[in-house]
Parts: sequence; structure tokens; C-alpha cells
Amino acid sequence: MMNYTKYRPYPTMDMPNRKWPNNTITKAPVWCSVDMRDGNQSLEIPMNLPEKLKFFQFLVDTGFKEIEIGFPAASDTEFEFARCLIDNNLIPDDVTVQVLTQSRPHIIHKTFEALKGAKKAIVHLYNSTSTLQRDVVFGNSMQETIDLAVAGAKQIKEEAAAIPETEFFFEYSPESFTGTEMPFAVEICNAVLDVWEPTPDHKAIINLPSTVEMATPNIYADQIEYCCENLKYRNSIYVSLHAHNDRGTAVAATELAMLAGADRVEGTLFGNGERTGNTDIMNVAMNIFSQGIDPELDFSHIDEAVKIYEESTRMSISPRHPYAGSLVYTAFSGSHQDAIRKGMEAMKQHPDHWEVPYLPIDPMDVGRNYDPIVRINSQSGKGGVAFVLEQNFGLYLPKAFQQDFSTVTTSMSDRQHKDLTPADIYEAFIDHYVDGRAPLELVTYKEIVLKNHEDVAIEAECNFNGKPLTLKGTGNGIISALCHAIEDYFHIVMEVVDYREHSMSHGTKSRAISYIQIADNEGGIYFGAGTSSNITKSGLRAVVSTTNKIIR
Ligand SMILES: CC(=O)SCCNC(=O)CCNC(=O)[C@H](O)C(C)(C)COP(=O)(O)OP(=O)(O)OC[C@H]1O[C@@H](n2cnc3c(N)ncnc32)[C@H](O)[C@@H]1OP(=O)(O)O
Ligand SMILES: CC(C)C(=O)C(=O)O
Repeated sequence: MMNYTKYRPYPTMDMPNRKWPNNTITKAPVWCSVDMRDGNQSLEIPMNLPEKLKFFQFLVDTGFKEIEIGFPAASDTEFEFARCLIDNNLIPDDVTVQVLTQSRPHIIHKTFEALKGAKKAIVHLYNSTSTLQRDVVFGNSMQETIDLAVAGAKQIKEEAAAIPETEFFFEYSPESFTGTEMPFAVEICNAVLDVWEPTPDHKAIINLPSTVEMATPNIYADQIEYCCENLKYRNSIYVSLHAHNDRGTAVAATELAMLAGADRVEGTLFGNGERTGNTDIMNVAMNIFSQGIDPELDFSHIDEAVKIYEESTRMSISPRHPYAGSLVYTAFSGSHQDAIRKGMEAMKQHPDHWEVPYLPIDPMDVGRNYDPIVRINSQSGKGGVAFVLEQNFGLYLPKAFQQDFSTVTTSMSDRQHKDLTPADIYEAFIDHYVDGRAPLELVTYKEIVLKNHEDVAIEAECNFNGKPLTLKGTGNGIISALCHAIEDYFHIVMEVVDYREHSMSHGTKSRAISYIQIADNEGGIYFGAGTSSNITKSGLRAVVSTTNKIIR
């Protein structure tokens, strides 16, 4: 038994007049990637310099304008990375790099050394403010905790003033904010702001981290709304979010906290970061995108993001990862496939407005294609199989035919215990239905229009079990004439229930395909198809192919 009695419930916020539940997200926040700091510090093997450079370039290309590049005082690699970006002029003018520092004099000083020569930079100061950390880690009173933050803030202001050629911005995080008494969190942030004296033209950043996610997302939103209402200098600060994912709800917490008034979001690609990770910034951006709002980040080639993430972190993305996983635009189950197929067809009527069941966004928007939307296994139905044949091979099977074929593919997949590729499905279709030539094979035929000008007669030269056979019959069309000829010779009943034909767009040579459904007098229903460059011949081949199933 798990001993739940050793845990205490997280306190809720008494805010009967909370406003955030009535708000909606209408624009993208200021994004800040912390991949190369929070993400990097949590890796088994932190990124090396070339990996960091590649990652940085990717973030720039994706559209990040604020990028936390590291903790320069932590190690030589971290320091060198900052120097490398600055010395080699690799930071675009519209991008501001950010660095993290503790509130310790030598660490702050080293941080400024790492930034010498930068055009602009955000210096991010943090100290832990939670009740638990004040007691257990620092042994500090509330006032001592404020004093530590204020001392750091002062030193940062002074060091920045000594380097006027760089435009510095300041950020403060009351680390472990969600474990902090809210009035105290506001008090310590206000004390830091009193040192920095931000203005609307030169804002500071107050970052309120859910360092450890300890409660439901609505409580984080309450805390953010409380701070937005009580922080001084509200017009001169960006309220920033930085959520961890311990309960698996960092994205939700970030979204609700945006409703609560936050202006800025820190996070990482695919949610890399300490323990269960940070807010997945791609996920939040794509959620915004899916509401018809410009996310101001470009994930139109999401597989490139996956690749760089997997190479740099040495971890892999789950196939179910929102927007990016290999299976997230794929349906295996029959009813989903059927709905997707119908939705894709309906899209032809309103191509500018995406609305397809089970697909919240168009896979093409993130650089995926439609091929794998539907994959066929034993959970699939006729709609999915039809979709694969339509999309990949230009084959439009009549509905009853689809039903018959789906029993074939279902049992194939069940037997083989794997999903079927489009090529497997096509091959099975050809094998089961198309141009069957044994035991009966049509070699040539003659069509004679009868005197009444309505009926026709057929003389079909065939091979039957390898021996020549001439079949003769009449009917109101050449298909029915051949059916009658076959009925007479084999003493069977062949009632044509459905017959369709279309030209095949797939492949280089233009060919026609005919589908036929035939009923016998014993309740048997048979399906067959024929192909030829001549549409009449494709119909006759369909009849012969079906006949072979009956007589076999
Ligand atoms: C939530 C977050 O992600 S915060 C960011 C965390 N990231 C990292 O820690 C990665 C980079 N860090 C490092 O490389 C190292 O920790 C360094 C270089 C910063 C410091 O190293 P060291 O001084 O050798 O060791 P260490 O980190 O254990 O220092 C802990 C001391 O710093 C104090 N401290 C911790 N955080 C802070 C802070 N923000 N401000 C001031 N002091 C702090 C602790 O109270 C402790 O003090 P004590 O020695 O008097 O007990
Ligand atoms: C330094 C802060 C922002 C942090 O990483 C956290 O609290 O998780």
C-alpha cells in the first residue's frame, strides 16, 4: 500500500473574484527558450559547444527573440559559449540572450565577464523563496531572503552601469515561487524592483516559476493573477511564467496563467528540463496556432525540431507527443479512419478552413504529409482501407466492395500481427480481385449488335483450365451478354448487383478499372475487378475475375 497519509494537500487561493476564467488567449506571449540553460542543466550529458551553437541557430531560425543561453558561472563550456556567441557576432540584432545567476557576488561578477561586448543581454537573478527552502536550504528568515535578493539586484545594477556599451535588461525569479507565501513573493519582487526602478520604456522581467509543480493549473493561474494585481511597476514589467511539469500539467498551467495576465513564457522544446521537464513551448505555441492566432514561432518543419532535440539531448520524443510524435496524425481505428476520410473529402468545399474529425490541425502545417494519416491494422475498417487506396493509388472502390476488402485486410493484419503498408494493401487488392485468370481466362472477344439494336451478342474466346473454350451469349449490354454466356456454360446464376468503372490516375499509362459485384442464387456475393487500357475489356475482365471466384 502506498502511504498517502504522509502528504499534505496544497493550499488553495481564496479569490472569489478571480477574473482569469473569463479571459481568452488572443495573442502570442513573449517567448523565451530556456533549452540551453534549464534544459541543458538537466541532461545526463550537457550539450557541448558545437551542439549548443547548432541548437542556438535552430532557436533563432524558429523565431525566438529571447534565448537563455546558460549559466556562465557554472562551467567553462557555459562561459565559453557566451563568449563564442559574442566574439563571433553570432547573435542577431533582434535577439536578446539571457543568462542566469545566483545572488552571490563572485557568480554575478563572472556572469558579467561572460557578457562583455554583447549588444544587449538579460541578466536573470534568482534566489529561492519558498517556506521549505528558506528553512531547510538557506536557514534564512524572510528578511534575510529579501536582503539576499536585494544585494544581488544592487550588484547587477552596478555591474551593468559599468558597461554602458551593452544594453542590459534585468530579470528576477523568486525561485520555488509556488511554494512561497504569495504576499511574501510579491514583497520580495517589489523589493528587487525598487532597486531596478524599471520604466515602461525599459521594462524588467518578473519571472514567477512553478519550480516544482505542486497543484492543479488553476491554482498557478490564481497565484499569477494575485501577483499581477499586487506587484508594483505593473506597466514597467513583464510578468513571466516558467512552469515545471511534475504533475504533467505544465502546458495547462502555463495557458491558464496566461489568462491570468502573464506576458511572457519561458519553456523548452518538447518540454526538456529538470525532472519531468519544463513547459513544452512548442506545445503552447501550436495550441495558440490551432486557435487561428499567429504563434510567432515557426514549427512548419517540426521533424527538424525533433531531430535537433534528439541529437542534442540524447533523448527521444514519444510517438504520442502533441503535434510532433510520429503517430499523432495517424488513425488505426476504423471509425476514426472513416470520419477522417469523409472530413478530408468535405475539405474540398472549404479549403481555407480546417475542420477534419480527429485532426485538430492540418499535418501539412508542420511539414508532415497525408500518407500516414490512416494506417491499416486489425482495428481498421473499410473507410480507412478505402482512404489508402484512394490517396495512394487513385482507386475508388464502391462501398460494398470496400466492406468485402476490409475483411481481407483485417484478417491479414490480425494474422501477421502488424500494420499493413499501402503497398501491402494494394498487393492484397490485386491478388484478391483484379484480373483473375484461372481457371478461366478471356483471350479475345467479338461483340455483335443484334437486329433490335438494343441487345448485343458476345463470342468470347477463352482458355479454361488451359484449354480453348468459346463462350456465347446475349444480353442488353456486353457485360450481361458475357454473364449469360458463363451462366449457360457453367450452370450457375450470375446476377450483376453493382457495376462501376473509372479511369486510373495512378501510374504512367492511362488505364481503366471496373468493379463488379455479382450475386448467385445461393446467397453468395462475389466481388471482382478488371483493368485494361480499353474500358469495355476492363469490364469483361472484372466479370471473368469474379467468375473464377465462383467456380473455384
Ligand atoms: C531551479 C533552477 O533550476 S535554479 C538553477 C540551477 N542551476 C544550477 O545549479 C546549474 C549551475 N550551477 C552550478 O554550476 C553550481 O551550483 C554553481 C557554480 C552555481 C555554484 O557552485 P558551488 O558554490 O560550488 O556549490 P553549490 O551550488 O552547492 O552552492 C550552494 C550554496 O549556494 C547557495 N545558493 C544556492 N542558490 C543560491 C542563490 N540563488 N543565491 C545565493 N546563494 C545561493 C546555497 O545556499 C549554498 O550555500 P552554502 O554553501 O552556504 O550552504
Ligand atoms: C531559475 C528558475 C527560473 C528556475 O529554473 C525554476 O524555478 O525552475
